[in-house]
Amino acid sequence: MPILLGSIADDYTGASDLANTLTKNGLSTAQTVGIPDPSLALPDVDAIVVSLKIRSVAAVEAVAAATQAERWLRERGAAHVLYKICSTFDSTDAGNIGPVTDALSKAAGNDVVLVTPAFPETGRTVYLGHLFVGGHPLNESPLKDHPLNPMHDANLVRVMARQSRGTVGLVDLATVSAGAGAVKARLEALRAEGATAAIADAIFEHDLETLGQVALQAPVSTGASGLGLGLARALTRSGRVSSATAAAADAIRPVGGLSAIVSGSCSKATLRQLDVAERSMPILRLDPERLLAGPDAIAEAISWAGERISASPVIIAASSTPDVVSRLQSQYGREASGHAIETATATIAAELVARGVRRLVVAGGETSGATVDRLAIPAFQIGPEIAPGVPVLRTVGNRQGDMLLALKSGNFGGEDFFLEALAIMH
Ligand SMILES: Nc1ncnc2c1ncn2[C@@H]1O[C@H](COP(=O)(O)OP(=O)(O)O)[C@@H](O)[C@H]1O
Ligand SMILES: O=C(O)[C@@H](O)C(=O)COP(=O)(O)O
Repeated sequence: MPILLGSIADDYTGASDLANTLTKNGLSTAQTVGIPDPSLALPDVDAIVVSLKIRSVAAVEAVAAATQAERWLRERGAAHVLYKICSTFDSTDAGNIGPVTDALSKAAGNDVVLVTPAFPETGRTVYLGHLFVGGHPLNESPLKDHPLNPMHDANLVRVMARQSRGTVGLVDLATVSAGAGAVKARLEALRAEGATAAIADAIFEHDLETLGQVALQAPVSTGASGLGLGLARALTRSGRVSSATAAAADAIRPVGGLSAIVSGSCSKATLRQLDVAERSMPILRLDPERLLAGPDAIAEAISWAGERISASPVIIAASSTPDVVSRLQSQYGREASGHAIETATATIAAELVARGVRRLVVAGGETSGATVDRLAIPAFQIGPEIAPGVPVLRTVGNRQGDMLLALKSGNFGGEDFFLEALAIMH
């Protein structure tokens, strides 16, 4: 059966967030890790989210991977492809949101692409092109200290223009509130002016329903889970959704084994969640300097976990506060330190799986990408939601046997997130 909606996610936590939103809004959804091998038996679904790890790589590399995924999704029948970006617009002036959006638009005939990272359920709203995170302008939110993509400008028209080949327009809230016809007319006007992309305001889910309805008529859109909600609701309303929504209960069948949490996220939310979880389970806080110095710290972490894990779930965290992160980065460089720590946390996670862990929570988008790649998991079935934006995932076609994972975006989840996740993964 051809799919109704395809999506390319720029990281793995983002992919699971979107897959969760699509499932909750009526589309049966599978999440693949890259383009799966043709031998992988994927379930018959309405939507496929291809997870890529392209948020923080060179733009040329991101464009090549995304255009390949787009072709694969079109071959599976996707008339619309959503490029799933972070609801906090994580990117640098060099990309990758602009270059990938441009490339997907070019592949689909050069339409003006509707772009919005709004995701009201998690406090991300866009007004007059400015992104607010929990009520704070993006550049005053904790995202100003992100280890890889510090965000210093809340004006997304400007941010997107710096990354794009053409001009970028705005579809303001008054236009969105006036309905789908008004949004279409505004996009037509921007097209006539030569714009290649348009940031759309959205504050409430109703705004995203309007935007989803309009976006669905074009081949490509760019956005976060909120736009996914709009697209999914437009598809279900159109009566084109034929398959039943995948049962979350099926995805959460017990897998047994041991459980562990690995964190490389340095976000404010994750740091708080680690402090809370520390009250009820053993935690090893890795020394980032030693991780960069050589393999000893990794071996020690594995042995520390080995001594405790049969008695209790354990947490291993590289996560540090912004001052520690910036000290390390000034010594070793931003990308080099981020990449080395991702490699270390992925190695530790893989060793824990080799020692019997089958329920694994990973905090951090890049960290999750490195870990899932190291485990070579080909795809996921979507289970119930632990917190907005974070579902339980069940592996599909995993060589270690079935596992349950939660890939937590750094910024998501309440302070009890880790305990809540472990409580529903059996
Ligand atoms: N102590 C640390 N110092 C510097 N960088 C770190 C530290 N701990 C983790 N990192 C890196 O910070 C980045 C965090 O990004 P990510 O995993 O995407 O988390 P989030 O979801 O919070 O954005 C990763 O590249 C990770 O390796
Ligand atoms: O849209 C979002 O905020 C998330 O789905 C997302 O992309 C998270 O990225 P990380 O914070 O890097 O995990």
